[in-house]
Amino acid sequence: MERPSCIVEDLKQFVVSEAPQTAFYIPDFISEDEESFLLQQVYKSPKTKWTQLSGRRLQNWGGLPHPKGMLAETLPDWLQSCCEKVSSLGVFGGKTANHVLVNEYKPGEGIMAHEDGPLYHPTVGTISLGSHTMLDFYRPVLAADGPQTQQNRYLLSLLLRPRSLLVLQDDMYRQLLHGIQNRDRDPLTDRVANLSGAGARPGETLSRGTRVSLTIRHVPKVIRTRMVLGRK
Ligand SMILES: O=C(O)CCC(=O)C(=O)O
Ligand SMILES: [Fe+2]
Repeated sequence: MERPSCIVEDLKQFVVSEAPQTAFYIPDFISEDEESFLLQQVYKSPKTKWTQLSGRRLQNWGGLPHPKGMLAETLPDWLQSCCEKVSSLGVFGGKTANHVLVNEYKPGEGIMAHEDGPLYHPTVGTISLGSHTMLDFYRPVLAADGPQTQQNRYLLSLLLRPRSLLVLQDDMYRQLLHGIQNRDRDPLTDRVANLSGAGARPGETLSRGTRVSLTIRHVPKVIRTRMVLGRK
């Protein structure tokens, strides 16, 4: 296997230079065949894997992250390969991702602005399947700045095309919040920082279809030993 540091060198060409540090946007990270395979696997999963939330539904794989440690569950092969493919870029500090959230958004659905928080190694890899979306970034609420609207705090957006990989680290992970508006059409404004990288033009408007995202992360604190049943 190549050394991660070499691969990170290759990643540099994918930096979104118009955004704060650091966003890598890699178009066509997976092929169309891989995309349909992954979508098949997502929809083949047991119904009980889905959790319905307001505005989206999700599958949690790998265990539930917890401050005391995640009781790790073995990932199915199709997600393990995704984790290995993203991790081989060296973005998890040489570790292999062990946690995946699958989110499904119908047109008009989204996710409230949030931070991914301290339970993960501060890197997230997102593979988009089925449709594009627009991921919006916001400055955190600072009490010293007085009352602020979400609109005031809006900084920039990234266009995520199907089959692309987005990697967020550093300030993009630790400082900014991210979210997806409940919209079914996305006008491409000059606030979209990766327009050229995503092969789009300002002024265009894209209609959303159903998008499935794989959010790939590494949870460092894992409880490996299984509890021994019958023993206190
Ligand atoms: O669907 C996405 O790309 C965003 C998902 C997300 O922010 C998360 O799972 O924390
Ligand atoms: Fe998130």
